[in-house]
Amino acid sequence: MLIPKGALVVSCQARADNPLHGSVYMSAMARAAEAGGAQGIRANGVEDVAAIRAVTALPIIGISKVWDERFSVYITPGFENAEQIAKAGADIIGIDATPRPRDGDPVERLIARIRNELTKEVFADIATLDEAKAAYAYGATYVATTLSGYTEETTMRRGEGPDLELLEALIAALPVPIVAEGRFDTPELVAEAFKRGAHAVVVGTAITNPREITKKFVRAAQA
Ligand SMILES: CC(=O)N[C@H](C=O)[C@@H](O)[C@H](O)[C@H](O)COP(=O)(O)O
Repeated sequence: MLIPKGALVVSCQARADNPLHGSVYMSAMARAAEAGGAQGIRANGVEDVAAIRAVTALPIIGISKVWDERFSVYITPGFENAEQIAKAGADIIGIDATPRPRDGDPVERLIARIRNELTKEVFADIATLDEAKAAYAYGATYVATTLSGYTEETTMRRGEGPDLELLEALIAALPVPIVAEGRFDTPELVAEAFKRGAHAVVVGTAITNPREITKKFVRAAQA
């Protein structure tokens, strides 16, 4: 298992509409995260993963976000996406591990192929306890709360802060390392996740998205 217990993992992602979009910026973010003590990096796309691989030996959770109007699944939907990310240098492949339809193998086969054919660890993003149980049964290395609030069934959670209840339910139910991810946006919430038994915590926006961080401060300035 490449992500050590107690690790803070920093997600370094910026979409095309973000002024920090681009592998030069994301690899600098990863270096800054490492210098600050992060023990893992999460990154999206072949270019960013390759650029980050070139500057750090930390474990990289690589994902490939692909938007296809026919499907709701967009985080590493198919085996080819996983293979490209592995070749770019990811040690761990992050996937949408919900049972929702996707362009490619069903999730059970996707997990098996990443483990057997790519010999990589699988980081399973889920939104519910049932999805987590299935991902564990299919052989996921880690199970993470990433998608709580972002699937149809869980949209009511979105404005609510991180899903600590789901985190706790997963820790109680499954012997696999459980990772807290999604809206853990203060040091206090990170500490709370570890107190409840998280194996690791992934923080994105609150560390690596200055546009969103600025908005928070501006809202406070205008309140
Ligand atoms: C739902 C989805 O697509 N989540 C993405 C997964 O890679 C990212 O957009 C998030 O930034 C990441 O999960 C970290 O979460 P937060 O930025 O809240 O700390």
